Amino acid sequence: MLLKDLNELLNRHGKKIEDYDLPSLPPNTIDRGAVPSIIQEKLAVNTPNEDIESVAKLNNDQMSAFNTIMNVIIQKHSKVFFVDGPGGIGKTFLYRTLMASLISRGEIILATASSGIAATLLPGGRTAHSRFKIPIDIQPSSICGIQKQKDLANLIRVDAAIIWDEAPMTNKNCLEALDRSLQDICSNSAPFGGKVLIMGGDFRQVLPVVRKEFLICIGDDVEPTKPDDMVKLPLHIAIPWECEHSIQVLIQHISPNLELHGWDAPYMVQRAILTPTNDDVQKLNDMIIDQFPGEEHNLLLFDEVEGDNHNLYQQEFLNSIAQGSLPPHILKIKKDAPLMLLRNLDPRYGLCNGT
Ligand SMILES: Nc1ncnc2c1ncn2[C@@H]1O[C@H](COP(=O)(O)OP(=O)(O)OP(=O)(O)O)[C@@H](O)[C@H]1O
Repeated sequence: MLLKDLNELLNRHGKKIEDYDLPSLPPNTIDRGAVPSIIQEKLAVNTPNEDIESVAKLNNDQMSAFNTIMNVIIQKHSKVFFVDGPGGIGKTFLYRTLMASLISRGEIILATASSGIAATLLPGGRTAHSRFKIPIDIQPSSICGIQKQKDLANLIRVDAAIIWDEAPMTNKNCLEALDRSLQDICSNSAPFGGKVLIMGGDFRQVLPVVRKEFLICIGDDVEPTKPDDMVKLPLHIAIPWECEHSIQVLIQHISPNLELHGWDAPYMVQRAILTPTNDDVQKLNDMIIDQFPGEEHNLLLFDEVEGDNHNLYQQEFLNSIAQGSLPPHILKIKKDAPLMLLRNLDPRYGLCNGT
């Protein structure tokens, strides 16, 4: 039973129990003639009724894109599309409608996005990195870690189309790695192995930290700037730095009466403080979690240096390293306090990097 559960968990990540040094599954639990679970999983993607009905709601631009893409897929042609448009124009709405129409025809669509958050907006969505096993340390000549004979390659061969949202956010080497890999898997030298690829995103999108007009003014050199090229923020979007206490003023401004809102999800999801350095993140997290109501639990990280037989790296030193890709030595959490995942733990259940 445990092995079966473990196998299912590994299957979700495109792996099998046979890939590891583990006892084999009892013969009666393996159906060798069965459709691979990775394909079964895709065939079982649920499409919400509202997506099936949204064809009737598409506006003119969406309808034109929908018809063009559907025609290519139905006629089994190959093409690469780019759905361009500013944030909120309805790109995700279009992908979901396309997916619903194709899934209801029994087709398989691989829905991916550059970020975990965007991937969770598409039924069965995964990050492109996780779906196509794109190397993290990407190089100009990299290829994806998909083996031609494995189930994932079969899934790619049988799918009707691939969606990649937020494509402009990704390094071009990732797209080129996918291009090379699809050509190899599909034994077809057309772009992306002759698959229908629907990329989308917005090259103009900037983080909604300041109003766009302000950024445009900076670009046009209209706003007053300091001589050393520093941008001067207008007072109405800044909290002046006076002393360390200004950090408390900032926290109080962003999350007023935090101690009264620990249970209040709508209050929590509307607030965030962005900061460029990990040290500041750590400092702010400590201050905010102290104010958060409830009992504090400390989760400790244990570090060791491989091959350090002479104990050259003392535990106190390792604990003091706050490297960006590692959690802090002490992670303070409280019940109901928001946590953000930094790894894709289980994308099928929405547990993605950034959620
Ligand atoms: N034709 C439509 N009819 C009704 N609602 C729509 C339509 N198109 C888009 N919407 C709604 O508009 C909102 C924004 O659309 P959507 O999320 O698809 O935009 P987007 O272009 O993907 O934005 P972003 O780039 O920020 O992800 C959503 O709530 C969506 O349901």
